Amino acid sequence: MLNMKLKERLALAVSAFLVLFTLMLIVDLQMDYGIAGHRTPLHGRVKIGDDEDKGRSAYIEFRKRFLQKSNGSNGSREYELSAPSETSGGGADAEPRTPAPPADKYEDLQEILRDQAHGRAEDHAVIIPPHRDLNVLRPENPTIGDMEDLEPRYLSVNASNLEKFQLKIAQHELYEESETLVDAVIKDMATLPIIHAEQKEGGTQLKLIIDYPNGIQALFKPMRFARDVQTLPNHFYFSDYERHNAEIAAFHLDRILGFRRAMPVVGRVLNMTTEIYDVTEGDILKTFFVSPANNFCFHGKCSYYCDTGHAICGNPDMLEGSFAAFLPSSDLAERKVWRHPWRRSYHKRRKAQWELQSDYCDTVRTTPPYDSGRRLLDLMDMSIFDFLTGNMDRHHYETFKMFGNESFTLHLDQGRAFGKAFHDELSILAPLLQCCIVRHTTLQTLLKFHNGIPLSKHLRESMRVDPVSPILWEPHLVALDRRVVIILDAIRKCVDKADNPMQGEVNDFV
Ligand SMILES: Nc1ncnc2c1ncn2[C@@H]1O[C@H](COP(=O)(O)OP(=O)(O)OP(=O)(O)O)[C@@H](O)[C@H]1O
Ligand SMILES: [Mn+2]
Repeated sequence: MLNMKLKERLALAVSAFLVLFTLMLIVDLQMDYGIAGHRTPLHGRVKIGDDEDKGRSAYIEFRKRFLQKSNGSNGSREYELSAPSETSGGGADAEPRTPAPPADKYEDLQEILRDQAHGRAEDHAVIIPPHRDLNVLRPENPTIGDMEDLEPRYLSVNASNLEKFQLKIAQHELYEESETLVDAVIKDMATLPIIHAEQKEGGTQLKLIIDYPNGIQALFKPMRFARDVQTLPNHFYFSDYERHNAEIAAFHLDRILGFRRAMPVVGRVLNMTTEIYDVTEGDILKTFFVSPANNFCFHGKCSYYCDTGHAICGNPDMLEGSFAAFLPSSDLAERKVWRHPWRRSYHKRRKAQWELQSDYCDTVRTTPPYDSGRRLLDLMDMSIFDFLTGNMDRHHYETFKMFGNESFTLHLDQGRAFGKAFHDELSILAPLLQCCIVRHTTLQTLLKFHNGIPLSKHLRESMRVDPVSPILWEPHLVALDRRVVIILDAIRKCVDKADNPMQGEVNDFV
């Protein structure tokens, strides 16, 4: 009798544990840090723990198989080039290279696009046609101004360009393709007098909130390195410094790719005395000093990199930085913060779930809000965007609450992009490789650059107008064209696999 009870209890305990474990997984996926109002700073910190990863190194496995297959179909193309040195010569203005015309025009993918454009193909497992894509259909596309009934104010002559821009942010994009306010906002941030500077709370690295007249604000990230300084080889993604020029370049790239999910960013050189020291107050003032090289420096107060050893120094008191147009205040448009399903572990030994579970995408795509609408496709775009820039730091993403789940994902925080010009980090493409789905429009854009004027050329041209141009070291631009080909290869493999399911896996992580 007692025996039976014990067994029953054991069975009960095991089932309860299983139910709890499953719940934990689902909650983990949906976890919304925005509601709680406080976020755990996930990165910049190396946790000390010794739960050694027992799983197989899924990423290495994937990489090996992916590369093997790719090499087969692409002859001599190399995926990883060795960096000549940590900071190679040449500098930011090294000679632009024009890539050779592509040997492979991806006719197979082009044909699918043509069929879809002519309504000949109903549905496709991999390439989502425009008539199934809410970002194209946009049955409704209200702006923040519409939602908040602020139209009259927005039309008022007193409103700043940024205020007008913010009220025109729509459900499906930050700004329209032809929006002239983008240039106006950029010009304001680059030229208006700075009347106040204050350190932004939170985050791991120093940022300032810059005030201009008329209520205009920008988020300032300071320059730390020359353009050709790359991520240190022994540094993890989470201990990498932020690069102000990555923020500028990423904004231009996001716009060129037609996403329009990144706020406008511009470069500017500040006088640290008159444009920071004289217009700030409080504790930050105590962190200013003159370095042994006679440069004016400060380090501010923050959780990880705010000490004398990580100070930001002028030359001798002129400091370059990026200025990102400020998002609407939470009073006007509250944002929701989502944990990225493919976030990394932010731990030097631990792996994330997606690196260990071969059918991870099946879990994601059946969990709201990824099970319907545009969200999963937005994450695919983000994975492509981040792979192009080499940004491994996508731990969270944000959306505007008022638009609900059927709204675009903001491309915020690209400070850790453009760190390695000679290395293509395939794991950033994991969402695309594991889910094997992509927007028709995104594929079309990539093919346009691959077969026409290269992406590097568009980006170089677009960034030329920035006050602190050149923005990117040439090898980073060269990397973009190389990475477009890798993405196209990945999509082709997905299509081939969908056509011939017996052919083997594209993304055997485990
Ligand atoms: N343009 C912007 N305007 C207003 N707020 C912004 C803007 N860009 C980012 N933020 C907010 O500031 C927070 C920190 O910015 P960001 O992520 O770029 O800096 P970070 O130092 O990398 O921070 P973290 O360490 O949290 O990643 C973001 O999570 C976002 O909510
Ligand atoms: Mn960050």
